[in-house]
Amino acid sequence: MKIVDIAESTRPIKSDIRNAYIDFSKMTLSLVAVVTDVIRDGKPVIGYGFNSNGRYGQGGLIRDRFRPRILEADPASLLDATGENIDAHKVWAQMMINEKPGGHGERSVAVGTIDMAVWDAVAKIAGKPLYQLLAERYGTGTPNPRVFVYAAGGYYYPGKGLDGLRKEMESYLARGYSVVKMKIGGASLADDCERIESVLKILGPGQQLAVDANGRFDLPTAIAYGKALSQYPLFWYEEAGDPLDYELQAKLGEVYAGPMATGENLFSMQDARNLIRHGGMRPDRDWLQFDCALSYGLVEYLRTLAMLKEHGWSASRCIPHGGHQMSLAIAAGLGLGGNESYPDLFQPYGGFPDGVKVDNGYVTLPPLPGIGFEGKSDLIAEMRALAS
Ligand SMILES: O=C([O-])CC(=O)C(=O)O
Ligand SMILES: [Mg+2]
Repeated sequence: MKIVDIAESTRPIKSDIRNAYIDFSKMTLSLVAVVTDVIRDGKPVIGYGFNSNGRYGQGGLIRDRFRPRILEADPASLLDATGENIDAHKVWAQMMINEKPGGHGERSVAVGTIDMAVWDAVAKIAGKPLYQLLAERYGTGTPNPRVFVYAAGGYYYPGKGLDGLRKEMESYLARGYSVVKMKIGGASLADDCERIESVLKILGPGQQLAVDANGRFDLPTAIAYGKALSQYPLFWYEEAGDPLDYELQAKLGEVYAGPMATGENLFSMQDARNLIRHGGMRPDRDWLQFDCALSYGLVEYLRTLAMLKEHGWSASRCIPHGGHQMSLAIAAGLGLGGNESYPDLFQPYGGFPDGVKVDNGYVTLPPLPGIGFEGKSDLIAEMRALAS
């Protein structure tokens, strides 16, 4: 049994949206296929993966370093103890040969993308949903396929006024979401407060709004926003300052009593640990958004979950960034607090298998082998085209 090829293609996911820090006019991602010689139902097992929005495609790194390292390895050295499946941890270690520690940069995105495809293949070879495999290997043994999801959007967009913002949020609520998220920090504080209030007005009982500043603020601005936001019953105040400025996060937490969220731009267990050690995040109310598809994959995410446990944090405080099915599977398998979802953006990569509906803020994952990409017809069509 072996991995016979790894294909990569860099795909556009561009749009006219803008957050407080970047626009998405040239955004791309990497789609990968990990092809094995294992035959199931008469066909070779192929695992698929892609990286989340925000960090662009990683074709160069994948082709120059990570693909050749896997393909050059003795295939037997990448198998688990049974010899009947691939060991994702061994594949990960093979990718990271001759990589120095620290300075995590964006190689974590390339590795995370391949890692997603490896886990998809591992679960397909095992013939079970990834969430089931994860619950059995690393969790309680029993997955919970009902996962909380929230609707992320509320971007700045040319010509989009308060009416447009409200309509967007109404359409998410109409689709069954109970929590919606919008951008802040790309307008003045007064304008952002007006935008927030216009959305709060349409929320019913049990519905909440989260806001995301995408790391835009310095400490005085983060605190000025914090003081203004304190008057609203927000689900969370996300990424106020630079993702690596742990002191800013800690000082904000001293004056902002509501829930804070951050972590989508921390790409290693060590960076996540520094946030936990120095960022003043509060395990009783704050949220952690580490996204395995940007941060060395699930092999590293398992280390991050172990680190969190050591520091007294529950996995249920994690709601990853990225809106992909990989994090849905991890949430169902390992008891995360939920997952992000972009109902109208970054398609066909985000979202759920066809027919899965959001019900009062939750989705129930069908028992598809692997991550479940085969259940999403527009996505699997792109994936299959890459592998053939
Ligand atoms: O706008 C982005 O870069 C995406 C983002 O922060 C999120 O989904 O939380
Ligand atoms: Mg964010």
